[in-house]
Amino acid sequence: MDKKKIQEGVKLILEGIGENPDREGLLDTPDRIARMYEEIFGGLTQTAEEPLSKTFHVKDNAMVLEKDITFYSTCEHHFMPFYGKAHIAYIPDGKVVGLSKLARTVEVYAKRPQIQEQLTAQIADALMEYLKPQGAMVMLEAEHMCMTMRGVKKPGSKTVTFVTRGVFEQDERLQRQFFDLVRA
Ligand SMILES: Nc1nc2c(ncn2[C@@H]2O[C@H](COP(=O)(O)OP(=O)(O)OP(=O)(O)O)[C@@H](O)[C@H]2O)c(=O)[nH]1
Ligand SMILES: [Zn+2]
Repeated sequence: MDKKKIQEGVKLILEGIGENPDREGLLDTPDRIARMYEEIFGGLTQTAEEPLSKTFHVKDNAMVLEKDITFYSTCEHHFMPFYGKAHIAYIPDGKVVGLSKLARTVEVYAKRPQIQEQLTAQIADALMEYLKPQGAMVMLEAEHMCMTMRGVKKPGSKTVTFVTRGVFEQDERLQRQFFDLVRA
């Protein structure tokens, strides 16, 4: 990541809003934001291949569901946070991953400029590509600060997105099971 470019950009924004980038409180702000962007956009240089490649063999291909995974992402339209819970399920095909790796997968794709629909799909696609289960289903519930703090100002509104892959695509019973478990 080009930290110098970010610093220059932030300085320009400060000037643009009529602030004095040289006053004491703002002097280190361009550098702070550059360091923060390295963290919150760190997923741009990663994929979930590494967390999803350490697998364990299983005989029983029963559904695995990890729910209420807290995530924070950044809306690519306004560069404001959107955050909430991710729920991930998959039907193994002879192998599973450590549970933390599902949360790590969410982290990789949340740490990019995103829209919620794309984040949801990228998590499911990463599971299908790297873990190769029989199917996967991912649901995200999030609050978008671009809709609460500014614009239409609707605090409390939630955006729900979900995608199905593999055996989840056509199987309504499996989908219902997923929703029931998430709501339980
Ligand atoms: N589909 C989708 N839309 C999003 C997401 N995050 C923010 N948005 C929306 O992106 C849209 C951008 O709309 P624009 O009309 O280009 O921008 P704007 O004038 O700032 O829009 P307002 O928010 O309505 O004031 C808004 O409707 C946002 O609510 C997201 O994750 N998915
Ligand atoms: Zn937005």
